[in-house]
Amino acid sequence: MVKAATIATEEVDKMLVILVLCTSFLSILYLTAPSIRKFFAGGVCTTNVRIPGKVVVITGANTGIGKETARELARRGARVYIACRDVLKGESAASEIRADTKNSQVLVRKLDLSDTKSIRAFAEGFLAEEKKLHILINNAGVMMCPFSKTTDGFETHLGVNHLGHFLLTYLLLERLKESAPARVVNLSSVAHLGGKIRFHDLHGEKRYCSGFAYCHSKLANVLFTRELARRLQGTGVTAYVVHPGVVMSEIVRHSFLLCLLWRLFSPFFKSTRQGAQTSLYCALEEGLEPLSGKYFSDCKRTWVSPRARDKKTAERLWNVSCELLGIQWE
Ligand SMILES: NC(=O)C1=CN([C@@H]2O[C@H](COP(=O)(O)OP(=O)(O)OC[C@H]3O[C@@H](n4cnc5c(N)ncnc54)[C@H](OP(=O)(O)O)[C@@H]3O)[C@@H](O)[C@H]2O)C=CC1
Ligand SMILES: CC1=C(/C=C/C(C)=C/C=C/C(C)=C/C=O)C(C)(C)CCC1
Repeated sequence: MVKAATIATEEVDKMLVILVLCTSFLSILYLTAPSIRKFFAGGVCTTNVRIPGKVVVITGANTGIGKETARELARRGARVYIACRDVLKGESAASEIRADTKNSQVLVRKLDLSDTKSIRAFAEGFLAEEKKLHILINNAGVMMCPFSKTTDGFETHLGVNHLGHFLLTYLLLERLKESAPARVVNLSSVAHLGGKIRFHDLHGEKRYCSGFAYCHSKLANVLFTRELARRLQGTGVTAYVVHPGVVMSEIVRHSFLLCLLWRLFSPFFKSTRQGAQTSLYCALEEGLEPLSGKYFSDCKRTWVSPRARDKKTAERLWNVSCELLGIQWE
């Protein structure tokens, strides 16, 4: 009896020790979170270059990484077009940026990447009002949406993240060429590592997993950038693809579990300002032209998955994208 009681007390003691250790570990972890975050914050775009007179288009810049990228480019004097699907949200971001940077040249235009008519209307309007385009940042993105299709019948991740930006770049390309030196910056993700271009089931009709659908679309962003850079050699237009880091933004909005995890681990993730640094680096850093087509993270060139280096897949994806969009882009 006494022996059983002693064993029970020892067990309780052990549990208490474990509890105290866990609590101390978590407290230390959260107390040191700012330093951990700083450590993982990665690169900073250090160039002081100012770009008055330059014209920039950023998709999905009403929030998140895009909004902070727009803010910094406006601070540096550019005329910035916030291309977004909700003009009210865009106006709210634009007035905040205008007040913050004292740059009145922050404009909002409607662009819904899930509808090719909207993309064409945006491009038509932009080309009519602007004679120059120096920087195009294909930033907008969706992650882990339940299975759905865009207005044109494309699986949503492929349609918005890849095909929408593919068409937009195609429609704006002449203006970029006329404004050379000019740059295209595409937002991808480390998630491209889990991606595969499933040509036999591009729209996820046979098998669909929201996480993998995101990965496939982010792989498409890397392949598109490489092929674009190859085709643009000698034009003065260069292209770069970016992993911004793991960033506290609204990207997880479609996944309840990720929303919870994001809240819990938010002290350790990059802020949207930190997340904008690599996009800014690729848009602004001088002398980056020889690295056209390459993948960047933390403001430096980074390793990409073997699938993202496959020239044949890049070329095939290019041709299939043209077919799906009904365009001829040689
Ligand atoms: N946050 C992260 O940890 C990471 C992000 N990335 C990439 O960074 C990019 C920016 O994401 P982030 O800022 O984090 O995410 P947010 O969700 O905060 O911002 C995404 C932006 O894309 C816009 N968007 C979504 N669908 C469409 C559409 N159909 N047409 C036009 N705009 C659209 C959103 O508009 P609205 O507000 O109206 O929905 C919003 O402005 C994405 O490409 C993402 O894949 C990559 C790796 C990690
Ligand atoms: C460390 C850690 C996490 C890491 C998440 C990561 C690394 C997410 C990456 C997301 C990307 C790259 C999104 C956009 O492209 C969780 C699961 C939140 C919770 C447990 C601790």
